Amino acid sequence: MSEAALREQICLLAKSLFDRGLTHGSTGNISARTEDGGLLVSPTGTSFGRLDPARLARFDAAGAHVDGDKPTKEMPLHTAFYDTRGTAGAVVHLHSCHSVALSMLEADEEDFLPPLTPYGVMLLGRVKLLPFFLPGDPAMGEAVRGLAGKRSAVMLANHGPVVAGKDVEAACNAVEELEATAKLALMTRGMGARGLDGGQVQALVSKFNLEWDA
Ligand SMILES: O=C(CO)COP(=O)(O)O
Ligand SMILES: [Zn+2]
Repeated sequence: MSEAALREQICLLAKSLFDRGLTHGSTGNISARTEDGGLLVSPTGTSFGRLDPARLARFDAAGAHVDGDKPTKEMPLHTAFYDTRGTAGAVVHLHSCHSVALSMLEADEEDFLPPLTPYGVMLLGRVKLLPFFLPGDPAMGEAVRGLAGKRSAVMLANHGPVVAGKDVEAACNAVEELEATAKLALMTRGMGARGLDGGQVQALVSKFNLEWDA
């Protein structure tokens, strides 16, 4: 994809997320790999509803900020995914309401989301719950590096999800799936809901050749 098309796609999908309330105000950030090995990144303090393709921060393949506005304060978080997951072509972070609510309740840190639906399993794998950090704290990037590329999705407690995908569309689909699964988990909490059992999860992993951090 040309850089011009990628710029348009980042802004279009970010606006779609914003318009559906998946992140609000000036929260969230998004980045994508360019064909030359660089990155395009949403500027700090901007709204997903109004990103300007011409003003995205651009980094070269060596990681130097070459033009565009000042990038998100969560750069260490984004670069941690690119550096540890060779397949990552895009990273999206949101402040999506249901996943943030769920992160405030008792949870299994290794499996923030229970396996409830096939697409939850297929698009996210196992989601790691990370502790609370101050926004912009580079320690978040270190926490992601500590996962050694084994997880494509993490949840920052009391803050929001961060998801890497092979491209912008895949990363957006996955973060939407994370929020939808968190919503289902909240809706059915304490109701004795039937999730997928171990056999059903294993069947999905083999049928779709899923990356699964067992
Ligand atoms: O979500 C955010 C911080 O976690 C938004 O920060 P930026 O505006 O710097 O991208
Ligand atoms: Zn945030």
